[in-house]
Amino acid sequence: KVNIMVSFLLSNTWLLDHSRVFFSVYCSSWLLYLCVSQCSAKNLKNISELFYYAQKAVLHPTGPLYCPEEKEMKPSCIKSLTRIFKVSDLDNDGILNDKELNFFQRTCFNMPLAPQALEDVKNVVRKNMTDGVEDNGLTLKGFLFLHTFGCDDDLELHQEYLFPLLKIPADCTTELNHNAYLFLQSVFDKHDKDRDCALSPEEVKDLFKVFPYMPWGPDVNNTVCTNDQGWITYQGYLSQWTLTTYLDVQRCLEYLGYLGYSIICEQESQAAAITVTRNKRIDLQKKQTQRSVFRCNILGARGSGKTSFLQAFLGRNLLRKIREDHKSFYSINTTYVYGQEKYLLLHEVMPDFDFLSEEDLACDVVCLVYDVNNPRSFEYCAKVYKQYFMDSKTPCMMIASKSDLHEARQHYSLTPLDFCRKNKLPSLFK
Ligand SMILES: Nc1nc2c(ncn2[C@@H]2O[C@H](COP(=O)(O)OP(=O)(O)OP(=O)(O)O)[C@@H](O)[C@H]2O)c(=O)[nH]1
Repeated sequence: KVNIMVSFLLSNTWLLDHSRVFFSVYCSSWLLYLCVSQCSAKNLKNISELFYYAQKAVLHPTGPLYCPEEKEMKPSCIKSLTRIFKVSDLDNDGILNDKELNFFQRTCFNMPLAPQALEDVKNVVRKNMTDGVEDNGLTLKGFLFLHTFGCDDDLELHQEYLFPLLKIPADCTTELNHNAYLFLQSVFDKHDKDRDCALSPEEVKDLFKVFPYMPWGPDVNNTVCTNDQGWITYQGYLSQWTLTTYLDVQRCLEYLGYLGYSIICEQESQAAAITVTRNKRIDLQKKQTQRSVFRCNILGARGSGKTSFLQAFLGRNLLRKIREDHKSFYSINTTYVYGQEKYLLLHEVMPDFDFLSEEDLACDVVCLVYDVNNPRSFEYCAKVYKQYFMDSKTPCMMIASKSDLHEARQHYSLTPLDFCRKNKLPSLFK
């Protein structure tokens, strides 16, 4: 009905002025409004604009982003934008230079900005704040002043984005491919600020700032190689990623999502980072494999030396004590097979004989560890072998640990050596 109102107002200029005042007072006391527009169905005044604003209000609500009472962005919005800023800041210097800003622009809006447009954007920020532009690039403050990326209305990353569909058939394993390792290498370089090829606790914290939670606990330092200070080395860092990909590929996809893998590497999804290996049975038939990660489960009676064995694989001796709550049941490191680098993952299985799960038994090779100094320890290995592995195709080897100590006679009908001979196991490893 605005056509009636307009003609009425036009005949009374005083009222016209005051109606504007009334409108603005009315609107500012009602905070949910997004915009105010006059329209008329009779005169077709502002009809398309009305539909445009209505659609915009539904599809791109500002509610999750902006608090109109405080006239500032909501904390969740700031957190998301900070994450985006850190992912886009490829050299991690705290400033988005023209290249990084253009990358962000291309990723979000599918087109780069012309050099002049880049300058204009920075000038807008310069005009509005003093510390929004530094070294001719956007600071986080300047970036926050500007905008938003890949979030739903709750400002959480989409589940479809974090967990893209990836089918893993039975008897197949998951590994990172070459491009994913290159990406992870660049993430490492970005955060290894002092270039010592290891991540200090601060550097680890900085690396995971784009995550909603800290994904690595203190056990990781006992899972992979560290330097003299106990900091995770480059090798250790890649090993930990390899382990996560092998044991829990969904987690790996999620983590890569937080790091912005698919965006930075311009891939359809994080699934592009994963190689699903050929069925293990086919590998065994053909006696060939393309795999680069192999799993070895370590079984043995309590106190037989399993943890020490896992730690020795990371180059550590018994002097290094591990806090019980920092203990890891995995260790992973690289090893060479016919001149090719492979990852070997060792998994310590809990010695409760009656509770061996399928996961405890499924692996590429089994190590049965007994303590030469403990006369009761071989019996456990013999029992486990006979019950679970005698008829399986999984290769087994017997390890005599603590060979620096006196060798006690084992309480078992056969000596360990005779047991190996009888069952055609490789000769004892000491
Ligand atoms: N002398 C000697 N002691 C060892 C050796 N390996 C392990 N030990 C000691 O044996 C004890 C048990 O070793 P762990 O590695 O904890 O054995 P474990 O099988 O993991 O023990 P649980 O986790 O309790 O089943 C520790 O006190 C180690 O220091 C070795 O090669 N020589």
